[in-house]
Amino acid sequence: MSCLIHVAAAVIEDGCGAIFLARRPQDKHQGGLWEFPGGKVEPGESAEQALYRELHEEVGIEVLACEPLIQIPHHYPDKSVLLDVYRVTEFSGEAHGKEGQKTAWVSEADLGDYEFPAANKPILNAIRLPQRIFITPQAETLEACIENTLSACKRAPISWVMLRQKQLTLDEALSWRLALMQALDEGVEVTLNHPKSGAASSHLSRHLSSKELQATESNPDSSLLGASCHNLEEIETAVRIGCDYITLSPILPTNSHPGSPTLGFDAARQLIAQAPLPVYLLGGMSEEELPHALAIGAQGIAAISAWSE
Ligand SMILES: Nc1nc2c([nH]c(=O)n2[C@@H]2O[C@H](COP(=O)(O)OP(=O)(O)OP(=O)(O)O)[C@@H](O)[C@H]2O)c(=O)[nH]1
Ligand SMILES: [Mg+2]
Repeated sequence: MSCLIHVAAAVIEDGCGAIFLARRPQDKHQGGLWEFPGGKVEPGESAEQALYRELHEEVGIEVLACEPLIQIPHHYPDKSVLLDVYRVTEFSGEAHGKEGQKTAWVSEADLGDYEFPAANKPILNAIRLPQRIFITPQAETLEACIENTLSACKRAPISWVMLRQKQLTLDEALSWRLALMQALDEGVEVTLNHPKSGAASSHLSRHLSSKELQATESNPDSSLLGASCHNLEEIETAVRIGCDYITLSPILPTNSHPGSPTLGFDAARQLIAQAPLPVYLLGGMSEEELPHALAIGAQGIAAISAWSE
């Protein structure tokens, strides 16, 4: 296999919800498609140095603050790239197409209207997905489930809830999901984790167990799809069927599975480096572990008890 071409690319934010895009010249690789500005890392340069240089050369800005967003290894038929993507949160100068390329400031919600190279799908997911997933602990009643969720949302800025109540039938789970959505603030996403979720409406955001993942051929629709993964083979399956994100577990020991083998942060870091999609660490995660998770390239953390009393 050819070696990976290391590329630094920037999600440049204006601080008001818009992102700067440039159009790749027709005669270049993936020409005519929209891109996050950037370019190849040169010998002797760090990815961050390349980012600063490329943004100066291509769009005329000086980066003042940036943070890593996601790394994506991607194999095109004609070349393999490792996209090292940063969020640029502060810069000086006015972003423009310094090399004559077409450019646009696009609101996050409108990014879906633009055509990007195939490698960019995970960047779009990394931009839109939050850092925390609250997984509902098993509850006796709907009221208890709502109470648990509201209480977690008070402890941290949670905008994504995974409804996981395996004791329920699919119909019950669907009605709990609706009730939960009504009880939560507008804009909080509720994803269904249920063994029969495949039979539900195709517009539902769903999360597959690793067993369901093995039995799924492809992502049949455009709604958000995730899966629980524990090793590289499962990650590769999740990528093949078109998952938008995964959870990776177990990272640390938990009360529910004391003494079970765990991945630890080092193995997690290595798996994340090979995963071209946002990864949430799961198992023993708490708010204190979030910076550590971000530092090894994860999108964030998923947890049942991190935000409980
Ligand atoms: N900059 C950038 N490159 C991307 C994106 N997505 C993606 O697949 N790529 C690929 O990553 C590689 C980046 O190369 P580039 O053409 O920007 O490199 P460069 O600025 O150094 O240009 P040059 O080769 O003309 O010197 C290309 O193969 C491009 O197709 C993206 O969003 N931004
Ligand atoms: Mg470039």
